[in-house]
Amino acid sequence: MLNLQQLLISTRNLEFFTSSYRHLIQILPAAVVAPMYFAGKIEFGVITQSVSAFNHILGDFSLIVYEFQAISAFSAVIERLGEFDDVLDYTSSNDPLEPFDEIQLTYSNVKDSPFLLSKTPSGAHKLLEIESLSVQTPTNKALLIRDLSLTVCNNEHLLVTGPSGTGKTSLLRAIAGLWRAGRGKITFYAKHTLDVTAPNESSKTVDIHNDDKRSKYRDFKGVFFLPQRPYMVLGTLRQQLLYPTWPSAQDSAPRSSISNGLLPFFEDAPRPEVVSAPFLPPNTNDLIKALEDVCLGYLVSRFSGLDTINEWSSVLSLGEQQRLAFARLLLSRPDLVLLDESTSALDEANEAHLYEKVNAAGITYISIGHRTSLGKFHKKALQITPIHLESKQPNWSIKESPVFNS
Ligand SMILES: Nc1ncnc2c1ncn2[C@@H]1O[C@H](COP(=O)(O)OP(=O)(O)OP(=O)(O)O)[C@@H](O)[C@H]1O
Repeated sequence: MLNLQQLLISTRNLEFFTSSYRHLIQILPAAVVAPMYFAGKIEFGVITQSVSAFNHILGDFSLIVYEFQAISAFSAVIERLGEFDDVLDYTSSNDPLEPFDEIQLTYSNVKDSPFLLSKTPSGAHKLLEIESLSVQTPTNKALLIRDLSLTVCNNEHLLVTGPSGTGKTSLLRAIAGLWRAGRGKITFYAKHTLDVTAPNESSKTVDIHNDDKRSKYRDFKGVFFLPQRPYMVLGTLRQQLLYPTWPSAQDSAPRSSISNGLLPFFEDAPRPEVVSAPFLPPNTNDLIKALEDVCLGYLVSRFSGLDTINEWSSVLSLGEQQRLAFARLLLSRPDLVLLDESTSALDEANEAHLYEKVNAAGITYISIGHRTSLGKFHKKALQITPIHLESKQPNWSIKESPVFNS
């Protein structure tokens, strides 16, 4: 802002200077040229040319003076913007997490580290560990969750509760690697392989810090994110079911018998690799079974099979879209799923049915939901309360939830 004031003062000085110069330049032709004319040294035409030249110069130098009002208005706008910027700077410098850090996301492959598989007395193994995690919004860096530490073991389903706007969805976004504003560490212990290491990197623990690795983490099949309104891809019902795990496997039905080398009569045979390694595209029977598991078997006859193209977000109700998303989940079989009000459009019976299916599939879930009926499907509940910036206390608590009895 100092520079702006200096500019203003300089402009005022310039106005004074230009005004004086204009008077001088008007007098100059008469003072210099007139005696020469009377002495017969120059002709009258030269006087006219001189006056014209002086006026031209005068016009150029007067531009700043004529535009002075516009420059003043411009400077006032800049000044107001500067004050606004100062206020923003002041707000963020009051932030308790200054200087800004990043949430550290770490992937640890337990496949070759058996000691990690028997960490707890119950024999369960760690799936997710959150250490001193503080979550901020990405734009204005408002603090939402302070110093959260917790561990989630396999089948230790966690319910996240709290008033609207406290940061439940933001927490899931941070776990999914979508948000990085804040500080702390999130470690995911996975059995599935994740190729984020360079060929010459031998470490089994990978800090997913750069964007490339981060996007691979997001694509990683070990963690699945189900939002309240699932994304419906343009295409066939088959493509809906294969998304996002096998995004280009449109060909799974015909391919299952031909392009992968299997003869047609092998098509119906169980394929153990689909259960143990869900990275191969499921066949038509797998897809129909998944639809039946989520009570959407009727879609196959309604839409004449799996291969007609529709605007699925228009022809399916939100509840049906949510069930379709669960069918994707059951086909994909990740280690961990983040359910962000993923059953909000369903009746309680359908909701219970889906949770039973996911639990039976051995998928651990962390869910957000407002219905009290959800409690019985989870073993722990994480309660988030509104943050008070003046208090340094954590704004969360964990309690045991009624054990899910499947
Ligand atoms: N992209 C964003 N940029 C800035 N602020 C955001 C962003 N997304 C959400 N917020 C703010 O962060 C706060 C927490 O939002 P979040 O969606 O995590 O709350 P929630 O607890 O899940 O709420 P609800 O129960 O209503 O879904 C809200 O005040 C919201 O306005």
